[in-house]
This record gives sequence, C-alpha cells and structure tokens, in this order.
Amino acid sequence: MRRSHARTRINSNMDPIKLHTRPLTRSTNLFSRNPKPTKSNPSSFAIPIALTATLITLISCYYVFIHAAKPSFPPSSVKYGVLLDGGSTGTRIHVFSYDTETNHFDFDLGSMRLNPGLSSYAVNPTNAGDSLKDLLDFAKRKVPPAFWADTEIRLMATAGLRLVDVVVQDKILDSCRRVLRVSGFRFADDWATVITGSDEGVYAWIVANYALGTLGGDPSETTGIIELGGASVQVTFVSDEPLPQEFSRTLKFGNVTYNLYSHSFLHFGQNVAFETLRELLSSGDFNTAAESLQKGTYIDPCSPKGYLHHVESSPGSLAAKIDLSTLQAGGNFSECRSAALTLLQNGKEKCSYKSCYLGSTFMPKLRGKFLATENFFHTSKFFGLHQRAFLSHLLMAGEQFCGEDWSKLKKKHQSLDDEDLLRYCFSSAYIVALLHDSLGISLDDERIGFANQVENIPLDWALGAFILQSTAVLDELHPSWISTIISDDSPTLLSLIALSIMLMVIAWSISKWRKPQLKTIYDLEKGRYIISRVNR
Ligand SMILES: Nc1nc2c(ncn2[C@@H]2O[C@H](COP(=O)(O)OP(=O)(O)OP(=O)(O)O)[C@@H](O)[C@H]2O)c(=O)[nH]1
Ligand SMILES: [Ca+2]
Repeated sequence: MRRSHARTRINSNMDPIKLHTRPLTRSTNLFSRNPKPTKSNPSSFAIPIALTATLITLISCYYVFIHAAKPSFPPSSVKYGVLLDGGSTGTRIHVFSYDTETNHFDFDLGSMRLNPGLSSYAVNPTNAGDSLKDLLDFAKRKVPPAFWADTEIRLMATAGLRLVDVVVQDKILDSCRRVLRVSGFRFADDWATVITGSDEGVYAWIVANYALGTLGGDPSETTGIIELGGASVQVTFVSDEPLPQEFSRTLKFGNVTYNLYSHSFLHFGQNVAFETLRELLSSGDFNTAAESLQKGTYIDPCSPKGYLHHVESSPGSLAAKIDLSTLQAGGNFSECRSAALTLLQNGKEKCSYKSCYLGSTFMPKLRGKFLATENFFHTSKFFGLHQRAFLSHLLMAGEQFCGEDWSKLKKKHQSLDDEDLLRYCFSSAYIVALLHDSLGISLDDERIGFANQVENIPLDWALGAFILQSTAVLDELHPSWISTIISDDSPTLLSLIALSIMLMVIAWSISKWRKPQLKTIYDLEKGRYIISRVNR
C-alpha cells in the first residue's frame, strides 16, 4: 500500500507494514474522521443493527399490543354526523365530521334553518316530518353519498316540543321518524327524541369550553353558559356547592371530572316570555298593568309609543292567537323591566331550596365567567355592544330604545320587519331583569360575555352533543392509549420498557464482544509501529 508523504521521516527502505495505515502524524490515534476503506469489521455494525432491531421491536410491539387491539376503523378515518335541532322557533340541520385518527372536528360543513319549529305542527302533527325534507336534501349535498349509510342522523327537539302535550309530541316525532327512516342516512327510532333541558345545557357547556380550550382542563378555569332561547333559558356551570340530584350532572373528559349545575327554565325563553307578558297585560290580569285612559285598555310598557297592537301570532308562536287590541303601547324601559321581573320571580315564594333565583327552581350562586348566548347575543349585537359589554350599557340602550317613538325607530331600522324590531324593548329589559335583578350579576360585571361563537366555532349545543357522542365513540374505538399506557395497571408500558432495556443490553454486549479495539501508533524513537489494545 502506498505510504503517504506524512511519514517522510520514516526510513523509506523499511518493510511495508501489512496493517492498514493512514496518514500519520506523531503518535496519533488511528481514528480518523475519514477512515480509509477497510475490510468490514462485523462487530463495528453491532450497535446500529441492535438499535434498528430495538426500533423495529418497539414499533411492532406498538402494533401488537396497542394498535391491533383496536377494532378496525371504517374505510377512512373520517366519519360524518348529521344533527337536527328541533327548536321552538325553527328546525335547523347541522352537518359535521370528525377524524377518528386525529380527533379533529370539522364544524363548518354547513347548517340550514327552516321556520317555524316542529311545535307549530301541534294542530297537524302527521305533517311535521315533511318539514324535514329540504333540510335532509341540504345534508345530502354536504355528505359524500358513499358515506350516507354510515352517517348517523339524530333529531333532538328542545323547549318548543317540551311545551306541547306528550301525546302530540309523540305524533310529531313519529311523523319525523317516518321521514328519517328513508332518508338514506343511518337512523334508529330512539334517535328522534325531545332532549331534557339539562342535557341541552350540558351540550352547550361542552361546546363553549371546547371552543375556549378549557375542556379537559381545571374545572375552576371553565366557563359557564347562560342561553336565552325562544322558549327556555339554560344555565350550566361548574359549582362547588352540594347540588340536589335533579340539578347535578357529572362529566368526565380524560382524567378530569366536572361537577355541573345544569337546568333549563321552561317558559323563560324570550319569545314565550314576551307572549306571556303581553297576554297577561291584555287580559288585565297583570297586577302592574296600568289602565290607559281608555277604559278596558291597558298600557304595554314593552312596546314603543305609537306601535299599534293587533291580533298576534308570530310564526311558530306557541300561544294560540291572542287579541292584543286591548293594549296601548306605552314604551317605558323601567316599567317593562319590572313587569319582566314579575314574570321571572313568579312562584319564588314556593322555593324549597337553599337558593332560587328564577321562580321556585334551585340554583347555586353563580361562580366564574359566563358566556351569554342566543338572544343575549342577538340583542347586544343589535345595540352595537361589544362582547364584554357591561349590563349598564344595555340598560342605557334599552331605556333609549323603549322611550323612542315607534315611527322614528321604523325609519332608523328599515331593514327589520315590525316583529323583529319590536322585540328589542322587551329583550333589553328582560335581559337586565334576568341577569341583574334575578341572577345578581352586577351592572358593571365583566364576567359576562355576549357571544354566539368563539373564533370560528358556533356555540350551538348541537355541536356539544356531537363532540360528546364522537369522543365517547373515540374512547370506545380508540382508547387514549397514552393514558392507558401511563396508567399503573397497564402491562404494555412495562413490557415495552423491559423489552427496550433488554435490547439495549443485547446491543451493548454485542458491541463488547467485538474484536478488541486495537490502536496502532508509530514510535519514532524505536522506528516502528506498536499495536496495543484500547481499554474502555
Ligand atoms: N334579534 C334576533 N333574534 C334572533 C335572530 N335569529 C334568531 N333569533 C332569536 O334567537 C333565539 C334563537 O335561539 P334558539 O335557541 O335558536 O331558539 P330556539 O331553539 O328556536 O328556541 P328553544 O327551543 O327555546 O331553544 C330565538 O328567540 C329567535 O327568535 C336574529 O337574527 N336576531
Ligand atoms: Ca335552541
């Protein structure tokens, strides 16, 4: 082998060394970063082989112990879900999807709303199902046909149907089931139901905290919800007070348990409350109803002066047609507010619990932050209030609106029809009477946020129901194997650790068995090479 010039001090007539040598400087080690090609030394590959073996073993262990244990997923990890929200003022359909591998939800596949709600079919319940057809066509445009048969469709009706006689409820639901069975989606009869108000509140709480990123975290960091719907109000939040069983819900996400107060106050939704108030006023049954100068007519403080009442029945109205001709619009915010408070406190004297803030229904003291949704949001938006506005701002806006002449309001808000414009005097007064006078939220409290979505996630209880249903499915199909492994009773982790230690030891001992590590150095004095064993 040609010697390199580096050994110029070496006696050139020396026998060539048989060893594979490299450019040498004085007493240098043979280890150079650019080793000359040498005959392969099997033991020098032991470590990479052992490490690769370890890696292959670990990956195969994962598939043997964990992945294979999971039942097989549908052809693709994406699953669709369709949910019909049967509300008192309208029925809306939501299409969602979730990826069972990434746990990613897709909420904005679309939703469509049709008025009036299912409760408006109380007089002809067998036609209720037909009201779903356009909604189903919408959903079929959103879900790929190949997925229809595997896509569950559920109808969850709320306060509107809760207010309807049970026999009529069943007829309306049966009419809907008849249509859903042949929808092409996957359906079972008990997937069309009237859900409890408590469930409705829990679903709303789930989607709010999912959107806020607090679901799965510290219970004291979660946000409560107050939802002002058309026929009911839902209040759901984490409470540290002892809760009577009928108001208590326990939710477990991951390793965190949430003790929730959840209740739906039927009849307290904005539309029903407004109808009830005006009915009472028009019949003179309302003790605060001030008689107008004209005998037999009563002042309605919740309608701006100049508004003419007539026989009313808003689409989807729950009340039968009511004759409001005995009412005279006398727009006055504070009188409207006290009339609303009388409604909200109705029955409080019968409270048999530690604390009742609305009627005679138990409610623990509100704690933490809240999101106020649906009508809270619509009303604050109309008055141009920002999300964290104080109730005092709403109070002032309501006072101005109620006191304004109806003709001026019509001119100012030409895009709104009478029915929609009229409601803002009542809704502003009702909200102050509800949140401040009844629930005790101070007029300058920042705990309340008026919102109908958080970032791009709409605060629809239907999404919360879907999240709960999907994660429950995921837990079944796809146990959070991380927590399973970490939990102290899992053999998987121990076997993986033991196995990897064993393999590391094998790798290490293979490397020890290698041919002794030799080191060749050139001794200038003796003028020859010396080979010695490397000690490790
Ligand atoms: N001001 C205003 N109110 C709206 C608007 N859209 C819907 N609403 C009202 O907001 C409320 C909607 O809340 P929802 O929960 O959808 O009502 P719902 O589901 O029909 O009624 P519930 O069965 O009680 O839940 C209803 O009182 C509607 O009348 C809007 O654009 N502006
Ligand atoms: Ca609703």
